[in-house]
Amino acid sequence: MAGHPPKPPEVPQPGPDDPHHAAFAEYSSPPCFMHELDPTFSRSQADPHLPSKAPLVELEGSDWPGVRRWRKETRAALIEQRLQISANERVARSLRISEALKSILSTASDKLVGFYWPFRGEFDARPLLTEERGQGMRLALPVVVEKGQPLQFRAWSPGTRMTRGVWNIPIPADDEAVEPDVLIAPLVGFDPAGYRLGYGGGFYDRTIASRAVKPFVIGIGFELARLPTIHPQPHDIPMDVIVTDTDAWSRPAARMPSYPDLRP
Ligand SMILES: Nc1nc2c(c(=O)[nH]1)N(C=O)[C@@H](CNc1ccc(C(=O)N[C@@H](CCC(=O)O)C(=O)O)cc1)CN2
Ligand SMILES: Nc1ncnc2c1ncn2[C@@H]1O[C@H](COP(=O)(O)OP(=O)(O)OP(=O)(O)O)[C@@H](O)[C@H]1O
Repeated sequence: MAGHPPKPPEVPQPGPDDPHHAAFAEYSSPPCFMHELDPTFSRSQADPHLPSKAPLVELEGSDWPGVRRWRKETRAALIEQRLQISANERVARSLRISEALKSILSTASDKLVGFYWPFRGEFDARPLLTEERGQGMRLALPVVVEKGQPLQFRAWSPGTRMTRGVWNIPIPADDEAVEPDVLIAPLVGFDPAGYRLGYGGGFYDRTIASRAVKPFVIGIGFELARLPTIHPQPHDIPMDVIVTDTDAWSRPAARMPSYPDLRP
């Protein structure tokens, strides 16, 4: 991308030194979470370990300038809280997310799955997805090609040569684009209707909107990212599934492409 020349890559790869990876290895057969998918998202818990996150303001959904300001403050507060999670808590919460995600991905082993290289305290899906790759799943990482445009996805495997993209995030160096069937989207925030708050670039919404066949979208985050509403706007597209460390929710009509409905 213009203004972001590739820097020499010194890219960490997931491996046995990763504490999350080591801990995850203990869970060879995680329990199935699908029976817990809750279309009403009834459990609305505040995180007991952290102070209240979002500025409390009354907002009309149609007040876009107001919503935008609120989103900016809320993003900053939620990212800060996410970064404050202790190392032990992070491992414990990440294991719970991994178990649920593994269960949801159990019918996706023949799919091309777009995920992300974690930064700013995002949940790290690399250990699980690297393991799933061994079962046939193909993986891809997002690249910001240009502001205001959809993300591009590029195939990734543990040996892929990497460079750096916006915010110094590692990206595959080979610029051939692929189109994932399933997208795993990191949540800065989310709400009970399945709407996602991201970093404010609108990249995931644009990416989903631009695709002729809509990918199956799984939002992933810690429970502390839960908000009563993100004040959804016409451009916001709800996730199909949301997974946190204590809950899993699916949009009533959501189904993994070409598979029967997984809900009970
Ligand atoms: N780990 C990870 N990788 C990812 C994403 C992600 O959410 N997580 N992305 C998901 O999209 C893309 C990067 N998203 C980006 C979103 C915004 C800006 C950006 O330049 N933001 C402006 C402020 C935006 C605004 O508030 O208007 C800035 O920081 O100056 C850069 C990258 C691709 N890679
Ligand atoms: N499909 C789209 N077409 C045009 N503009 C869009 C589209 N989707 C989002 N936008 C614009 O992108 C901007 C950022 O949107 P929003 O606050 O929803 O970002 P976000 O979901 O938090 O970011 P990201 O998806 O990058 O993590 C808004 O100005 C919005 O109007």
